[in-house]
Amino acid sequence: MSSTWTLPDDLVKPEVPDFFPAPGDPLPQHWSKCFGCGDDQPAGMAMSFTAGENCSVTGRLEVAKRYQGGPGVIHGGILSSAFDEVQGTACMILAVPVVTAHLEVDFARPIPLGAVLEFRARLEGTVRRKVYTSSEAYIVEGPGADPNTPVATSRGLFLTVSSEHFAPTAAFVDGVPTSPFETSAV
Ligand SMILES: CCCCC/C=C\C/C=C\C/C=C\C/C=C\CCCC(=O)SCCNC(=O)CCNC(=O)[C@H](O)C(C)(C)COP(=O)(O)OP(=O)(O)OC[C@H]1O[C@@H](n2cnc3c(N)ncnc32)[C@H](O)[C@@H]1OP(=O)(O)O
Repeated sequence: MSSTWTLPDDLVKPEVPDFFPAPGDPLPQHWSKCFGCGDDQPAGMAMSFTAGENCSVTGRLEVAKRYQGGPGVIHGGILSSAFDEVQGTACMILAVPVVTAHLEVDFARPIPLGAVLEFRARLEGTVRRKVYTSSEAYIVEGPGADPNTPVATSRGLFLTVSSEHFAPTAAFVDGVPTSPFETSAV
């Protein structure tokens, strides 16, 4: 992997709040129309997530034929979206809205259509409003399955925002936004 990403020295690891699901339990989608996780988004990726230990989450994506980029392989933008989604979901532990400020991806191996990807992601820590995350993707079922060799990795910087952040785009919302854990304003 070729990233030059470095974590700051003054990272703060958040406490896991009481409302957060126990390790092994499913995490809720953050909003039903989300392209990444929503169950009311037919064009979306319908990712699912499980809580882990120490601010980690696991995500699952089935690589459908419609996600094709190069012949027979996943589109890099779809893979990047999946990383964005799982690393954003790791930020749920903060119980405030976040948006992606920076996302980088290293594509290590071709990922065939029909593969099932497992994303092992974590919230590394926070500095003020900045939330540092990282993730690795593994093929765990289907063609190329090898649960020990990462096929791609990602690092992401998210920023916590207030609910007012979404006010300018409220008129374009397609549906009624839900609140995961009833803790978030969006
Ligand atoms: C799709 C929305 C999802 C919302 C979900 C909300 C709630 C649900 C609860 C939890 C989440 C659960 C699941 C989420 C799952 C998936 C998430 C997908 C998220 C997305 O897909 S979301 C779409 C793409 N995303 C955007 O649409 C953002 C557009 N953008 C902006 O809205 C602004 O750009 C913003 C707000 C990012 C910053 O603006 P700002 O004015 O608030 O902050 P400011 O500039 O002052 O920076 C403060 C400190 O961050 C540093 N900093 C800033 N940007 C940086 C960068 N790029 N690189 C390195 N450092 C950076 C500065 O250097 C400074 O650092 P320092 O503190 O050290 O001074």
